[in-house]
Amino acid sequence: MKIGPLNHVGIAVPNLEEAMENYRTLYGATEFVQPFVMEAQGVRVAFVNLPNSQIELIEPYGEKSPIRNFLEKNPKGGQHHVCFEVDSVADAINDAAAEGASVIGEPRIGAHGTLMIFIHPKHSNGVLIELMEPAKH
Ligand SMILES: CC[C@@H](C(=O)O)C(=O)SCCNC(=O)CCNC(=O)[C@H](O)C(C)(C)COP(=O)(O)OP(=O)(O)OC[C@H]1O[C@@H](n2cnc3c(N)ncnc32)[C@H](O)[C@@H]1OP(=O)(O)O
Ligand SMILES: [Co+2]
Repeated sequence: MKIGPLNHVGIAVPNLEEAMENYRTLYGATEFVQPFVMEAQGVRVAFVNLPNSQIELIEPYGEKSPIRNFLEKNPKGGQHHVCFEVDSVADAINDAAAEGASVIGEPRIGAHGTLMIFIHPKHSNGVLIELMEPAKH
């Protein structure tokens, strides 16, 4: 596998609006993608747009949200995952398997409308890795 650009850093937060306000007032962020629900992913999402990347703010949505345990352990929120672009998620899954790394579940359509998959943090020094195909402009 060969990872490409860093697409986003995922931050789990208890409240999206408060987190966005923090990025606006403390860090001077001016460009945001307003909150929207991704029911199949069990999250509400907003983005802080940066010149070279994005901060993905995620809030639990629904009882089975995959970030609910994380937020119970980190009630004020915390860095949750990093996402790199790959040319092909299908190829990345095969390449990861060849290296003995399992992916979590099946590929899904992510917040950018393209395929993505997660690799468990146990395979990457305790960091949850998301791999996504880049959005086509
Ligand atoms: C917005 C859509 C999409 C996009 O397009 O960008 C997204 O990013 S969605 C983001 C949310 N979705 C996901 O994270 C899906 C994949 N994640 C999962 O399936 C789960 O979060 C998990 C990684 C399998 C963990 O599940 P959980 O129920 O929390 O398991 P445990 O509580 O038992 O934890 C096991 C183990 O793993 C450690 N852990 C959990 N989460 C993280 C994390 N984000 N980063 C690092 N480590 C994590 C946890 O502390 C446990 O460790 P040990 O105690 O040492 O066993
Ligand atoms: Co993400």
